[in-house]
Amino acid sequence: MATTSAGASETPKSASAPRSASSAAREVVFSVRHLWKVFGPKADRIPEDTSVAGLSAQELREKTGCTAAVRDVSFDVHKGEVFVVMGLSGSGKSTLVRCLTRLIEPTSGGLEMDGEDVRAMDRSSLRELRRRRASMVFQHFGLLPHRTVVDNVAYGLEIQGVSKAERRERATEMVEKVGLAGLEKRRPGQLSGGQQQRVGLARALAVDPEVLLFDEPFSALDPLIRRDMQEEVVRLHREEGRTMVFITHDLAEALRVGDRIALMRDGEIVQLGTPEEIVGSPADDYVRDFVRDVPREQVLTVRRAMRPAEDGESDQGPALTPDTLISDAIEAVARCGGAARVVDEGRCLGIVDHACLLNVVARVDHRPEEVAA
Ligand SMILES: Nc1ncnc2c1ncn2[C@@H]1O[C@H](COP(=O)(O)OP(=O)(O)OP(=O)(O)O)[C@@H](O)[C@H]1O
Repeated sequence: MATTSAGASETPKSASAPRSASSAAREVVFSVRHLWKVFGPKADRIPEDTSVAGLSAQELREKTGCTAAVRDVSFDVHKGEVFVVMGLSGSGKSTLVRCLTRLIEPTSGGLEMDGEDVRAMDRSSLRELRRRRASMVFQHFGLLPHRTVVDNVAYGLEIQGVSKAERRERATEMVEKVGLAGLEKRRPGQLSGGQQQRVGLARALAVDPEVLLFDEPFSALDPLIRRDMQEEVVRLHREEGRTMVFITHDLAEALRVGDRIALMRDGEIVQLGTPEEIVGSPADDYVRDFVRDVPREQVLTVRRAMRPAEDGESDQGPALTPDTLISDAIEAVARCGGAARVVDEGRCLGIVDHACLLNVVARVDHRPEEVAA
């Protein structure tokens, strides 16, 4: 199980399993322990200096002239999950994700990829890591303007020394995969912003990396195209199960694409959990405020709403799986006019009726453990 930084809270795992990373497949890709990145004079002294540990970002800046962009952060990224790093501007998202491949050099802490010590890697291993194992998709796509779509996609393979025929074949396949078939011969200037972002995505996918790192990839896109691209990421993820680390400052985007979300504030992770955990059990007032406007019925599941079955209820009414969204359960209950059962592998876990579904929407929470038995 992932850990969080000191003082951060990880909500209990009772609400729901991450959408795609099954509990059986908990292989760790990135393991981050007590990671710090401090900018400023004598930065390396800051992590060990206990006199600054409790200071706020502003106090630290005033006292030392340093900014702790990442502050004692610990977590694991599991194989096959979409791990979202979310937070307001300046909270440390980009610095943290750049530290993963040492595009930014961490100040202190432990960092492993597939059990290998990333901080101990020499230049050539690092180059290999960035080219083949963890590809970054940036907000500014960095496409080469004079090259065609297919040649842009093939670029990463060219750097790797893949033969021309093979890179054409793989690039064409990726162009199709991201929905750009027919546009292979265009140049980036002849594409819309969304299409250009798809080229960037295809280019990152072409090298078949173990992990895709997205740095606010869609923030320059208009809302409809942005939504399209989010769906594209979710689709690609479902089809391929590729591990993704996705930075965003947009909560709706984080909830849409994330299996787990690390919510950052002033360089620290204040909460790490599934969308349901973050929305349903905010760790503190900051997180509560952050998620206040989220339509709960579209994120929370019947696990959070159900009550124990009373006599005769456990074999009547429509059956819902435990990860059914409250919004879908409302429809099911409205249609049948009575209560619905929450059933997992033939066992009735509890009952949802009008009252308990309304309680969740109206934020009158009762604790899921009340029905755990
Ligand atoms: N090279 C640098 N030198 C000094 N301070 C820096 C440097 N890079 C980042 N910072 C500071 O570190 C903090 C975290 O920055 P970072 O870019 O990681 O935040 P972010 O959450 O990605 O923000 P945004 O959403 O605006 O991109 C900020 O206070 C920023 O000013």
